[in-house]
Amino acid sequence: MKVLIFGSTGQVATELKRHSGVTSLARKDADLSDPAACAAAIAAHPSDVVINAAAYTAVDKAEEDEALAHIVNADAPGAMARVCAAAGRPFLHVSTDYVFDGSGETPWRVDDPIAPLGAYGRTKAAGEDAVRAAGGTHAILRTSWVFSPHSANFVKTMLRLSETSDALKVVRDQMGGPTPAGSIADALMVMARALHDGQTGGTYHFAGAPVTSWAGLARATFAAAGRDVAVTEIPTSAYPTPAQRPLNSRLDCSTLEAEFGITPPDWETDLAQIVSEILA
Ligand SMILES: NC(=O)C1=CN([C@@H]2O[C@H](COP(=O)(O)OP(=O)(O)OC[C@H]3O[C@@H](n4cnc5c(N)ncnc54)[C@H](OP(=O)(O)O)[C@@H]3O)[C@@H](O)[C@H]2O)C=CC1
Ligand SMILES: Cc1cn([C@H]2C[C@H](O)[C@@H](COP(=O)(O)OP(=O)(O)O[C@H]3O[C@@H](C)C(=O)[C@@H](O)[C@H]3O)O2)c(=O)[nH]c1=O
Ligand SMILES: [Mg+2]
Repeated sequence: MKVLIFGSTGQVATELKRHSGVTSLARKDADLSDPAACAAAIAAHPSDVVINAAAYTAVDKAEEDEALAHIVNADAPGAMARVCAAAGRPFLHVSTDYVFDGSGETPWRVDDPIAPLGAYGRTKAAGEDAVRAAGGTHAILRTSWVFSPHSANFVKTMLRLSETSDALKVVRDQMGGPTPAGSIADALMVMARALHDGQTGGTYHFAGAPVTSWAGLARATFAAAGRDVAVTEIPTSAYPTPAQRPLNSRLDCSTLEAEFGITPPDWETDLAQIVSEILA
């Protein structure tokens, strides 16, 4: 199975590149701010399956840059999905917990109504719609709180801040599942194979367990790093950001398990290895 992926430097793309049969397109090969170039790149690179692992992921910056974020996160995936639909190639796309409004405490099910709170979430929601509207075989995998040794993520931010501070304030009331990028790549490859073999796709959730808060993830990170950092747990109201984030990011991952046999990864297992790679 030949797999073409958009993204090369990102967290998920870096992990996808470890799998055999994967060809990656970096920004210089296909810039998502040019959707037609992305469509052309699919035509120019024969493959069995296409996975989009590139996105505009700067959540706060997107608030003042929504036009570009929309092209990258919605128009480009839409163009990719239409080429794939016409060519009969399955298309897999990654989306986010930030499409939900974060109300309640119940894990979000795949068919629950979405209502993004910020620009990033709005553009990702529009991307989901564009992929579905293309009408081809597809899978949309919503995940959350991705971490890995590569690119930018909260675990790396915490380790960087702890170089210069031994006391940090971190929000306690946003709840979700931290997800290792390597587990997402593994899930996508299983799904790609299944869709290639004729299985029906749709929209799915995939997040690490157990649920925690950002403060909980910060504490676990410092424990794994052996760093003595005092984490003060604060409410979201005490940490104002340009983009509002959902309080409830819990994702119900049951349909992914039922249809593909893929179970939520235990993020605590991978954290120690990832932290030591970051520190090395
Ligand atoms: N990070 C997270 O916590 C979460 C991510 N997701 C989703 O998972 C997917 C993968 O995210 P993740 O691996 O964390 O991404 P990263 O933030 O690690 O990397 C983003 C990737 O997208 C590429 N990219 C951004 N803009 C463009 C562009 N205009 N043209 C070409 N490439 C571009 C970047 O390339 P370059 O290096 O050139 O900038 C980089 O490879 C995305 O769809 C994201 O929305 C979902 C939930 C949580
Ligand atoms: C750095 C820092 C952040 N925070 C808060 C801010 C915010 O509410 C929360 C998370 O911070 P970040 O900005 O690192 O995380 P953020 O960029 O919002 O992470 C999101 O990225 C996108 C791409 C996704 O799709 C989401 O699933 C999610 O992973 O932690 C603190 O409380 N203390 C701190 O010292
Ligand atoms: Mg961020």
